[in-house]
Amino acid sequence: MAASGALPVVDLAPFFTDGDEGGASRARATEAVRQACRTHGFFRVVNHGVPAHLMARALELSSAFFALPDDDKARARAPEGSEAPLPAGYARQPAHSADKNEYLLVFGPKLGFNVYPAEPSGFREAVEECYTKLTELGLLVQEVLNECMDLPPGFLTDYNSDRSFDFLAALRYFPATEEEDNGISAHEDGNCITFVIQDGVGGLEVLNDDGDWVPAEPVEGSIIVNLGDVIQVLSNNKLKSATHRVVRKPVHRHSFVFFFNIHGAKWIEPLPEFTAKIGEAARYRGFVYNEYMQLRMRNKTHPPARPEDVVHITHYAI
Ligand SMILES: O=C(O)CCC(=O)C(=O)O
Ligand SMILES: [Fe+2]
Repeated sequence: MAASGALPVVDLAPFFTDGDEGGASRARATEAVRQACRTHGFFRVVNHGVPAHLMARALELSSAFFALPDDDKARARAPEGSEAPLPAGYARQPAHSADKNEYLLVFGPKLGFNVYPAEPSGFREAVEECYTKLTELGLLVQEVLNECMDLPPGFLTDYNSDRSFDFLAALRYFPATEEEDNGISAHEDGNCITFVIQDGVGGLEVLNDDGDWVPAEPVEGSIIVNLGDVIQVLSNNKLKSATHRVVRKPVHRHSFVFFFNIHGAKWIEPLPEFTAKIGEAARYRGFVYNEYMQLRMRNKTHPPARPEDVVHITHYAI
């Protein structure tokens, strides 16, 4: 495990080579992920299978899209009555939100939920190619996590076999002002595993155990990975869903955030491997994932006046 910026770096190359020779390097990479998940809950992956030129092109086209006049962007808003788990297409954080960004939400290309802008040309293709590659990466990292968690082979792949709740957000953060610079307030992700592709501006930060904010600096071609609440609950807090935020800079920042998720109907509770089998008490009561997703959505659409009323995974803590 090497360090670049402050985050652990995991080289996934061994997972793309066959044969016994890769075995030892695969074990080393798995160990690096295990360490990173127990401490930071955040790491950087390289040689991850998503081509650098594709990420760069998608970011460039995303920047061209968000630079369009508001009326043009508004044409990519979600249609009424869509069955999508969350509204697909273009949206901007409500004016009363502390988060200052706009975004385009994209679900699996084959699900038929997506709304794309007419311009710039090639945007849809680049986004969908990223989506496909990030899904493959999600499946790979999930297998590595399965190993890190000492679960029976293939457990997570079977448990989380439905890909219809995964989504990709193309985000643009507005430039900071003299008065304030919040892009996304401190939070934990609710899903399983998150992947962040970012431009060179910076601003994503992770809270470490000492209470310091550590920048997840942009390193070209790399992808930032963090775990979400579902993994924290399944592992009964052995793996961490890290607190992070985005601080705005003097210029626009663009990122793609892929939420490798779990189906809304799934029942989530600490697994026996982390409770009964090792004589530990469950730290969460079970819940249907969609209920948690809806509560989190409400945090955004109707931000509570008191910060302590924002729903976190602690809502289900025992
Ligand atoms: O834009 C980023 O770098 C991260 C955004 C984020 O944390 C989120 O959307 O949950
Ligand atoms: Fe996040």
